Amino acid sequence: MSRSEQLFKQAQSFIPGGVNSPVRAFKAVGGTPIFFQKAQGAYLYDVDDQRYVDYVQSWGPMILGHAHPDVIQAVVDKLQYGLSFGAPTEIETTLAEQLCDIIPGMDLVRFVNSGTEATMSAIRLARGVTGRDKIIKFEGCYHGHSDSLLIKAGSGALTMGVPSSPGVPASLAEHTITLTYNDIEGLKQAFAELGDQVACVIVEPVAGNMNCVPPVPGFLEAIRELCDQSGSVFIADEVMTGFRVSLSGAQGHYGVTADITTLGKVIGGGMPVGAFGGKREIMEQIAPLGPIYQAGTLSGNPVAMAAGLTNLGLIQADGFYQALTAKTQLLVDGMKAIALDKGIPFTTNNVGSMFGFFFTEETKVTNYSQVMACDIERFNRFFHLMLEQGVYFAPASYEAGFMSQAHTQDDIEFTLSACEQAMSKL
Ligand SMILES: N[C@H](C=O)CCC(=O)O
Repeated sequence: MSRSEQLFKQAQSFIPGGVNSPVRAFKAVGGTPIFFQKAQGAYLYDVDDQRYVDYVQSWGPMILGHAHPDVIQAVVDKLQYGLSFGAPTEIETTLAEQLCDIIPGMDLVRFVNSGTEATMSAIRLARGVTGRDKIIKFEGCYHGHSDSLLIKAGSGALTMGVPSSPGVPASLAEHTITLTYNDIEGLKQAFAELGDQVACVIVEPVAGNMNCVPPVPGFLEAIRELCDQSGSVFIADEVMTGFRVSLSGAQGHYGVTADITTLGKVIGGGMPVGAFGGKREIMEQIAPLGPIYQAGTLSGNPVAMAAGLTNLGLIQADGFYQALTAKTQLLVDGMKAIALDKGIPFTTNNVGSMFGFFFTEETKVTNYSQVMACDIERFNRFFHLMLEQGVYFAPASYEAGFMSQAHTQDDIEFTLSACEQAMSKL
């Protein structure tokens, strides 16, 4: 029995399913989750000291790679002054100012501790300012596990078979309208029927929780226009895409600005940080300025802010995004060429440093049904063949992959040579 197998067995005695987030359990791909003991740059090391080239990057945050020395130093420096005060600190304002400078349409921002909290709070705010209850989301998009949003959701919710989880009151679920991602006509129709009841539309501007599905031209623009016409709030959930697809996120990349943006992952540099922010007149409705309540004991934690601020400083270096995007392109082009050579139906999507690969006959994957129609059994075999060779992709066919600054040309070549072996066996 491997050390990971032993640890997984022990974990299951005390933690439901042995994991603290379902997608870690390898339920989608089968087998035992790997237990890791350390991470450095592009690599994870398991408890048996096996090295893996990591394309999960803690599900996105580690854009510089693991344990970047400057980020670690910033955390160590800050730690000495205490861990949490539950009171304002200067560094919160410094990070908030940076976010307001970088993110389109962000006049004011509030910090929370996770992406789930950010989207949950954004929904409350949208409902509060509009006085409406209905929200529109898209099938396969995942916005964390709060009640209103765990309906036909992507990510781990797909594996668990809980498109609408038990525990979500039907009376609440009925306010969530779920539409097809990238279906502009469906969106127009929903607004024509219910527009004056819609508090908000929430969207992953690149759907990273159903692998990596970019918006078709006109989709984000249609959301913007319909929200404007009906007085609904447009929420861009950039927890995953923020600072990933470009410095100014998907909104900067596609030139569409939402009313509220939610952030997480990269802004914490590996520490638990989320944020939601947007137009001044909306954000001023939050307590203590306005009547809409939102709070958090550890929100704006100084140690987490220090990690986030350092991360954000480093990713603003000249050429940072060009290099990341070029490496991502190299990887997906290489994988596609190998699949073509082996006669395996396969396609890829990528935006900035996010990517997805699909075992499918389709040439382009643009929605949830196409993602779910992919050859999942083939993906699972590929996943394990790559893992055996020291390459760690997300343990589910519907999760995006991530490139980091730390990945080298050698790492990509190593990955492609493992891919060649794996695809030969497929
Ligand atoms: N896709 C999820 C987050 O973006 C994966 C992380 C998790 O659920 O633990």
